[in-house]
Parts: sequence; C-alpha cells; structure tokens
Amino acid sequence: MSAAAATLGTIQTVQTALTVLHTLALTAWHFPSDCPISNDSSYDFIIIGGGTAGSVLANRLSANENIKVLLLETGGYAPLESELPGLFPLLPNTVYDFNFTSVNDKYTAQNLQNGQIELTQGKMLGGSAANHHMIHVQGDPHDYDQWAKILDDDTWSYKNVQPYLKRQENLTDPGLLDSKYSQLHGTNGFLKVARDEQLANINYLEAFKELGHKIVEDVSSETSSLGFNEPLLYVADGIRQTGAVGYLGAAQARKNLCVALFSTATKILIKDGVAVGVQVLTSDGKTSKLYAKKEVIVSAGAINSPKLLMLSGIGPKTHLESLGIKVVADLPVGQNFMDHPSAVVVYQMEANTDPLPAANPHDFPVPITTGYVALDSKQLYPDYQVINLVFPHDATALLQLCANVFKYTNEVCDKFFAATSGRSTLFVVYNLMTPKSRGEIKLASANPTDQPLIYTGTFTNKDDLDLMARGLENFNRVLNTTYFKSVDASLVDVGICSGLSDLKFWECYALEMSATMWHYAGTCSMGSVLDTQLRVKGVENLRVVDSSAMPMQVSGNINAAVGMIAERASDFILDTWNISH
Ligand SMILES: Cc1cc2nc3c(=O)[nH]c(=O)nc-3n(C[C@H](O)[C@H](O)[C@H](O)COP(=O)(O)OP(=O)(O)OC[C@H]3O[C@@H](n4cnc5c(N)ncnc54)[C@H](O)[C@@H]3O)c2cc1C
Repeated sequence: MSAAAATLGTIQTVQTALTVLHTLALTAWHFPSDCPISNDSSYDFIIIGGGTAGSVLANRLSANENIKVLLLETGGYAPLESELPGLFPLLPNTVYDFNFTSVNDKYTAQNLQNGQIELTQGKMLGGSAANHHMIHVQGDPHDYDQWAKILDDDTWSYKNVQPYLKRQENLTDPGLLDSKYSQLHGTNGFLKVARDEQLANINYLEAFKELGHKIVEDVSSETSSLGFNEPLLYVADGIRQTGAVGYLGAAQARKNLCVALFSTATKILIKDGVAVGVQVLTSDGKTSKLYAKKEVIVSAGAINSPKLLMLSGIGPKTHLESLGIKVVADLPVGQNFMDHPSAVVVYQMEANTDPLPAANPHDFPVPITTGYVALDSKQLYPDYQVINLVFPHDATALLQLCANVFKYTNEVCDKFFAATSGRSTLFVVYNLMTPKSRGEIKLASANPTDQPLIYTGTFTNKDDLDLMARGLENFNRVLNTTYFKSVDASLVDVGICSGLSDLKFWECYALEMSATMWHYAGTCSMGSVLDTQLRVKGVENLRVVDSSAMPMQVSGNINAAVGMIAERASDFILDTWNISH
C-alpha cells in the first residue's frame, strides 16, 4: 500500500477517535458560554462569524456595557487538537472545516487529489485561525501604501494601519522585546506571539545568507520586509492563540455579549435599503429572525461572506437573477477572489541524518524559517515568500502535511516520503506574494446549505506563472551553497516535467504543483463592493469586516492584516454611533 494512502487512513482513524473527546468540550473554559437566541430578539449589533475578524469586533463593540452585541457562529468551540499547535495536520476534512474545494480548471493543480484545491476554512469559534498554520507577520509597508493608493484614502496607508497591526499583539518573545524591533510590536493586545528558535535552523539561515539575503531577527519593518528569519508564531504557553482565545476569552464575563454557537446566518434582512437584522438557522432546524438596532456586520470569511451577501440579494445582477434571487444591490460581490498561489518543493540531504528533538504537541511541529525575496535587487518588497520546514529522516509528519493538508496525490507524497528514508529533508512551501490573477465565488443555487462554486483563477494572468517560475528557479540556487553541497543536497524529483530544464521546468512545476496558501481575500473588496469604512455600497447599516474586504493581497500570511481591518473597523463603528471607546 502507498505510504500516503496508509497515512490518510491513520489520520481518519485518529480523527474518528477524537470525536469522542469533542463531546467533552474540553476547550469551552476559554470562551464565553453558548448563549440562547429567541425569535424577534434585538441587539445593537449583530456580528456574523466568530473567526479572526468577528472575535475582534465582538470584544471591541461589547466593551461598553450598555451596548448589546450578538455574535453568531455556525460552528462550535474549537477542539483540543486545534489548541495543540503540533496537531494542525489533523484539522482539515473534519466537522471543523467547511471542506470547500475549487472547481477543477483542468489547467493548474493537476497533481493535487482530483485536480482540485482543498480550500480548508475553519468552521468553529476562532474561524480559520483555529486551523491555520500559526505564522504571524505584519506584511510589507508597500502593501498598505498600495491599498491607500488604490482606494485613494490615506486611512489605509502603512503609517495609518501600523497602530492597528500593533494593537492586536502581545509580543512575548524575550529576544525581540529586548531589540530594536520591539517598537514595531504591541505588548498590550489580545494575541500573544513569539518565535520558536531552534538550533536546527542555523545551517539553513547561513545558506540563505550566502545567497545574499539579509538574515534578520524579525521581518517587521517600516521600510522593507525582505530577509530570512525564524518567524513569529501565534503560540504561547503551549497553546494556539486565536482571536477567539484572546479577544473572546477576555470578554467571557460580559453580560451584554451573546455568543450563539451552531447558529448559521442564512439571509440578511433588508428593508427599504437598510439592513435591519438576520435570518438564522439553529442546530435544532428552527429558523429565527433577529434584529439589529444599529448595524449588521458580516465577518463570515472570504468565501462565506460573499455567499451570504448574494443569498441576501447583494451581488452581480445577472447571476442573482439567474437563480431567482431578488436583487437589492447590483455589486461585484464574489469577484476579485485572491489567494497566494503556492507550490511545495522538497530537498533531500543525503549526508544529513541529524535527529531532531522529539515532537512536542505544544510546539510548532518542526523547525521553521521564513524568507521574503525580491527578484529585482532594487525592489524593497517581496515577490515571493518561502516557508522552510526541516523534517528529520523517515518523518511521517511530512506525509501528513503533503497528503492531508496540501492534498497532493499519493504518488507525489510517496515520492517526497521516499526521499526522507534515512536522511533529513527541507520541505519548502513557496508562494507568490502579489498575484495579478483573480478568481470568483458564485452561488451554486439559492439554497443556503449548498456549497458555493469557487473558481480560484490561479495563473489566469500569465505574468503570475512567469514570476512564480522565475522565483522557484531563484530559490533553487540554494543547492549551490556551502551547506547544501556539504550535505549532498538535491531536489526531489516527483516525476513531473521530465525532459524540461531551467525556466521551462519551473514553469511546468509551478502549474502542476500549484496549491493554495489558504489566504482567500478580496471577494467583497473595499473600493468596489465596500466604501473605505467597510460599508456595503447602496445598503445602509451593513458592513463586511474580514479578509473579503482586502483590495489587494499583503506580502505574507494574512491573519494579522485581517485582525488589523477588524480593529480599524471597530473604531469606525464606535465613532459612527458616538459610542465611547
Ligand atoms: C489552513 C490555513 C492555514 C493558514 N495559515 C495561516 C498562517 O499561518 N498565518 C496567517 O497569518 N494566516 C493563515 N491563514 C489565513 C488566516 O487564518 C485567515 O485569513 C483568517 O483567519 C481569516 O479571517 P476571517 O475573519 O476573514 O475569516 P475566518 O477566520 O475564516 O472566520 C469566519 C467565521 O465565520 C463563521 N461563519 C461562516 N459562515 C457563517 C454563517 N453563515 N453564519 C455564522 N457563522 C458563519 C465561520 O465558522 C468562521 O468562524 C490560514 C488559513 C487556513 C485556512
């Protein structure tokens, strides 16, 4: 039997066994209790979705005890395996995941299972931060300055968003707290972040240095995020740090905050162009109508937020009419879908058989470094990011990542695994930072329980494929460094793109191995669907606050940018309603 198939079988067995533990709700103590809702109740604000953005908003808007806030979350409490950082490969394909897949474009991702991209997305309190990969990075200043330029609104420039990036953070890393980087980080926020420094990373950092890259303690910067480092992680006290753990945990005792679990918003109630409430389906199969005296705020993530808007009549007119949905506002909802296209590259190191410390479920599973690289030496912002994971020999954890997280085919994963036999490997997740390609989310039907159609649009703009190929080729120079030569390193051949060389090889590799970084964004973007205070154009008292609102990708993992948007939005909302904060 294929090693990958056997690993997938083992994961399913473990996932089934864990369902017994789920019934004990072992993590509930972190969070506010589940709050009952009843038909016709009203609140000042209704927030839809208790993920990264929704958790920030629920905390900030309920800080004033006179303001009644309802947070609706379709999932339940995150399970124990979400809290333990080392267990993240067990989370996809469970009830804690929406289990979305892309529509097979027959062009990209053909070495993924079924030619489809597994678009994992958290369905639980904490949202996608409860099953994400825990890398914390603020993004490059150039990203936000571009947002300000596109939106013609300086509110979103780096200078103006930086305080909100900081406001989320509670930096607990002793080395960084004692360094010049400390002023770029917050220490009073709700999200604890720190590095996991590992001796095993030193040789690799040296190799990247030999290629001319800067080695930095931290890539946060007021000018440029280029360089290689050991990243900050959303891990503290051995526990994954999510918005739900931090922001909702701190608001546990508030009587004016109702967190309703297993409560799915199926429609936004709109009367005469004003959002007045939400229709909600609860786990007992009942439908209720709940009302918002001030605002409805949609924070259901970049796939579910556009889905909900379209179900409510806000979206492209012809698409909605084709499904018999009455149009309330004709807006390009669902369009401008963005992700960071990725590809995994593995290097086997013949002469490196070093053991690694035994995996501790409270830590990130393996030593990790990240790098941000520009292909043009004059450019200050990155074209690509690499996430480098060091796996010890014969590591089944590599198979778990390959087969259950990235969802490469068993043939590909078996080849990667064979390369680990008796030697260490470097598992490199390469991804493109500012793709020009765009995809689209569409409704499959007017039924809220149906999955939407997700067209990722990967490499529909040829420039992206060209840049991705050049970047992969550029990174591959690592084989020429002293360390990689000393361990007799080579690229693991997965048997695709044979006969091709140089850039043609990398272009083929990028296409065939293209996957996701799970950084979905832009589907209700500011500028087209929203104004720059995140209000839906043409509908009053309705905002979208989550990764859907991003007009352009940021150069790195996007959770911090989403949290920043929500922090910023909370100030907009409190100011709009003259609520003190
Ligand atoms: C596998 C994976 C790995 C990632 N790795 C990283 C990483 O290492 N670092 C990083 O910075 N970012 C990472 N990300 C991205 C980051 O986690 C997300 O961008 C971020 O969590 C998005 O926040 P959000 O608030 O937009 O949506 P989410 O956090 O997804 O929250 C949406 C919430 O809405 C709920 N919901 C949806 N529909 C409804 C409805 N109709 N009614 C009620 N509730 C609803 C969902 O259950 C969910 O709780 C990763 C994401 C994934 C999926």
